[in-house]
Amino acid sequence: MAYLETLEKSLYNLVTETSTNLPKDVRRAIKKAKEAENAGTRAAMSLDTITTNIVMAEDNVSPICQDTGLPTFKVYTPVGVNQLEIKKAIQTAIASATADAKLRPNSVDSLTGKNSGTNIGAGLPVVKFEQWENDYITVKLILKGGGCENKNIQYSLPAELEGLGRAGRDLDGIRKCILHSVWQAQGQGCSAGFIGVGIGGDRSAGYDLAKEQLFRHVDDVNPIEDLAKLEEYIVKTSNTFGVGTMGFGGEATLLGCKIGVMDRLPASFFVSVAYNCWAYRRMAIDINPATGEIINWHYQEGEKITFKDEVQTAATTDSDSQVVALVAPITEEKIRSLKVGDVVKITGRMYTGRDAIHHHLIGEGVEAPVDLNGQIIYHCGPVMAKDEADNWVVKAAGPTTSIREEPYQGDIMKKFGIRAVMGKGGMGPKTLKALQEHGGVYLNAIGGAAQYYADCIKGVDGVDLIEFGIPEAMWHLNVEGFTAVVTMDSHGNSLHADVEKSSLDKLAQHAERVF
Ligand SMILES: O=C(O)C[C@H](O)C(=O)O
Ligand code: SF4
Repeated sequence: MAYLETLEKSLYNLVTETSTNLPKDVRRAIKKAKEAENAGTRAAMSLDTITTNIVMAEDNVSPICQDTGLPTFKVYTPVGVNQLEIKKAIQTAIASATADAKLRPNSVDSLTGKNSGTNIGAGLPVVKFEQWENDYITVKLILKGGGCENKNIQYSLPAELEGLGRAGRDLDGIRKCILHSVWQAQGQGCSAGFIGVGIGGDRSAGYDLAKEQLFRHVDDVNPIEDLAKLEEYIVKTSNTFGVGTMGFGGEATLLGCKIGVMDRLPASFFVSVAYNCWAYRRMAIDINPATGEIINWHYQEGEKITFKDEVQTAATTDSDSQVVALVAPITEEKIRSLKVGDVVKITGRMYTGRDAIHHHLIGEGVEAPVDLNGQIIYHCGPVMAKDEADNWVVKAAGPTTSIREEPYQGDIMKKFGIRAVMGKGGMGPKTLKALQEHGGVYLNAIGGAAQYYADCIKGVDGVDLIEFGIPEAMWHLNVEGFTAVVTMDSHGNSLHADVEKSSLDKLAQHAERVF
């Protein structure tokens, strides 16, 4: 095979592997989190779902999470290698992997909202080059999803931080910023997560440095002693916050912390934090520059946890919680009988609806394309493909972060009579009030468990507003045994508000100087 063709194939394999098979070091970190969790808790159940999902993604060679992120490549080339050719090969590989449903079409025109359908668009995929003295090419790829990207945060020191007070321009101020960054993410970035931190630089170089840290191995040790100590301290301390998997409470909140440092301007002191969900998809390959072949895969050290022989903990809940079968249309009376902690198993119809749908439905005089009375809306942007008979099939379909719909959700539930909304990360006071007034619940599904949920979807009965693009369209799904937890009910209770408050109390215990 010619060089270019082989190169494209190698890059296609890199993309597929990154999207579908979680690296060994990440698997080990998840295994550790699982071991730390008490059997029977919501956190343990969530981790069971997550590990089942990891197995399914690898077996099906399908995306671990439906949000296959913003593909970001870092390429190192020997002097003399044609970088333009590599960039083109990356674009071809990305487009083919998208056509094969290994990636969700994620490239959206920021002004018109039009999805290119190929993951190729203005500035996308992101490809950064560097030259080096080695005689081979290295290509690193990270697929970082939008929900965790939204939880990135940048601090400008000195700063006043909720729970921790003043953070000054020193190592202890940096410590406070990083602890705060973990707390503010709550479950919305699909905790338990990993963070990359960049100290110094300007705003953009600081974030670049933070993201660069995400390519480090989970189990490496920082060569700078102060930072090695800080990394260890951050993981240990964050895991006392009780945010837990998906923000359900629990022992595992943070699985890894990697910190890099660069110089700064005298006037600027930035601490930039890149938050990555548990679905920490990054991989790298070395390529022979003469043939285009893969000569080495990175992140191969140590044991591979397959999660295949894991014993599932029974789906037990608190003693006063119930497991309830839900079939839409749902009555107000039924919805009001549900309370926080209950587990629901949905069978029958549900409709997807996320950012574009909510923005559309809130419009003056806009009618819903279907009767939503008593129905369930699922905040989800699936990966879809067509089978031989030209029917849509769901390839990956986990929940998206619900808080983005906070300005709309309550009004839309009331306007159309919706009884349940499902997503992840929880919603705010406006929605909670509407759930109380109108009679509704918020259901939390496990973020990133896209294969697990795709398996519960037995058919696609239709689609509306497909012009919004695949992730944003309203898909009519026929589901069976689709499981989620009631985390906000019609009686004014919100597990998310409770966990945010209790974790803030825990955070505040670390206001004293440590470094
Ligand atoms: O866009 C998505 O499907 C999910 C997103 O990554 C999120 O975490 O909200
Ligand atoms: S849904 Fe969760 S697991 Fe998937 S990309 Fe978003 S933050 Fe990550």
